[in-house]
Amino acid sequence: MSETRDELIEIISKDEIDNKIKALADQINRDYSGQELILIGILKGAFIFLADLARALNMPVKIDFVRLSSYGSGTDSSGRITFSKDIELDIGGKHVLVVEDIVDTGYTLKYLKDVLALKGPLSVKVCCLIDKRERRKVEVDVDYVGFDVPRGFLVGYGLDYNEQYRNLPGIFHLNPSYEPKAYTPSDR
Ligand SMILES: O=P(O)(O)OC[C@H]1O[C@H](OP(=O)(O)OP(=O)(O)O)[C@H](O)[C@@H]1O
Ligand SMILES: Nc1nc2[nH]cnc2c(=O)[nH]1
Repeated sequence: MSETRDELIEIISKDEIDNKIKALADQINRDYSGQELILIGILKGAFIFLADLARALNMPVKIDFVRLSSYGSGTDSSGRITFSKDIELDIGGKHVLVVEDIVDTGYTLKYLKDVLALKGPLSVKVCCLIDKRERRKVEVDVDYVGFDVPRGFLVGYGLDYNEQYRNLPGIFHLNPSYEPKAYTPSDR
């Protein structure tokens, strides 16, 4: 059922996400059967998706994170990636699966794939929950895709607007006419 907040329109429910994660995990379990896998989540947005996906996988898995950001406090990519945390595991000679909440322009993912390639992994594939393929600015392969969403700025299930809404269980369009209220002392 859609949440009724003026600024939010639910487009994908938690149930739909759960079912999609089962389907993605089935595919990944088949593809990596009998092999070890290192999952690399891109913070912050991917923290919830990675937690749910990891628990649906049945091969031996190790988990690490990078922290990349480019959206700051708005709804458009700055195009400048801030890389503030690298992985800590050695991925040399290992199969790696990058876990990303959303691929939009592709700048973030392309940047990470270039960084990881220098570390000598056996393979690098990508699983994203949401693909905004129509908005791509750079070519980048995504191997496992949950949902294709053509447009709109999305929040919930890890995705934020100005650090808000990451904890919503489903995925929502942020109403483009929504203007966040400026803080004034009388709001207290
Ligand atoms: O394909 P792109 O246009 O590069 O956009 C995708 C990235 O944007 C968001 O991260 P953001 O920079 O907002 O940081 P966050 O994960 O901390 O929210 C999202 O989590 C992806 O990592
Ligand atoms: N929260 C959020 N971050 C993004 N990064 C790239 N696209 C999006 C989006 O639609 N929502």
